[in-house]
Amino acid sequence: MTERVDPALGAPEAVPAVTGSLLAAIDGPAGSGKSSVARTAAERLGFGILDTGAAYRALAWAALRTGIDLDDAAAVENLLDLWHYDITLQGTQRVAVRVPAFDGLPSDEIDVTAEIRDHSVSGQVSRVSKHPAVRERLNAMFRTIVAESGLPGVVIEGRDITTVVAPDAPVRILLTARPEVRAQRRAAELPGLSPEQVLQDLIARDAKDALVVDFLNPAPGVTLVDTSELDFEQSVAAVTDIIRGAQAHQASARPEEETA
Ligand SMILES: Nc1ncnc2c1ncn2[C@@H]1O[C@H](COP(=O)(O)OP(=O)(O)O)[C@@H](O)[C@H]1O
Ligand SMILES: Nc1ccn([C@@H]2O[C@H](COP(=O)(O)OP(=O)(O)O)[C@@H](O)[C@H]2O)c(=O)n1
Repeated sequence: MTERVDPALGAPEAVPAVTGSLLAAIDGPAGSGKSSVARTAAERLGFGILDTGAAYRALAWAALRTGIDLDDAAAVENLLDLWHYDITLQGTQRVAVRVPAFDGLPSDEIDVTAEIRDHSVSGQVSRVSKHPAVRERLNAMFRTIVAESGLPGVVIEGRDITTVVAPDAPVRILLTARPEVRAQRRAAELPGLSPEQVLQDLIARDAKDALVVDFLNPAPGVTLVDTSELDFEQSVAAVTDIIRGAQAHQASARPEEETA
């Protein structure tokens, strides 16, 4: 399912209520398994998955492509007024953006699914995600995507989902692992880079991101899942079990609510 969202729309208070749908919020540092573990858990539960980092990455990609200064909050906000963003919530992930026409190039929609994972984007994305006004705009967009998904449940993953985007979600998980473990896993995906280089990049990005939001310590009520000693399947099972527990709780609470 593909959602086209105009980030200019959808202030939090304008977002329709998500009824009968379960929201599972997952945060964590780079390489902790948010995308892969959360995606597999969502698939097994028949839920959608919203990868919020993809929007920050796509925004950085669009800013680099149009040549604006990523450190200039007003310029990045202006880009948000003009771009269109698409992301799939189910099936193979597809991320696409349409940026304004510039330098004689047309404003076609461009599939950026692979490009936004590139080292060149990863190294720049913190420059757009540091702007509070940009975060507010993207957060409103995330809430709208979830509210309009029409799915029985959505897993939404990022850095500030458990604390800012969906602090009232019935499931809130902080997924983590030791930096060396995370770097090892990430390095296996990036054959061109050594684990040492990946560890350095990962620590540098976490440090920049942590200036804006705390995704290393669980907020009150958030369940910590440390996957350092867990394999992939065990990590998925840990997350799936927590969500199934909340589903069962929600189902048992519903008849009471209806008769209240
Ligand atoms: N518990 C685990 N055991 C082994 N590999 C894992 C585990 N969790 C994640 N991975 C692998 O680590 C890599 C990074 O995970 P990813 O989901 O991209 O992290 P994030 O989205 O948090 O940056 C992926 O290749 C993923 O398959
Ligand atoms: N909710 C979020 C998600 C991502 N981000 C930013 O987006 C970048 C990319 O996020 P990501 O989740 O794709 O990164 P990985 O953890 O997958 O490497 C992060 O380094 C943050 O700068 C954020 O600020 N808030």
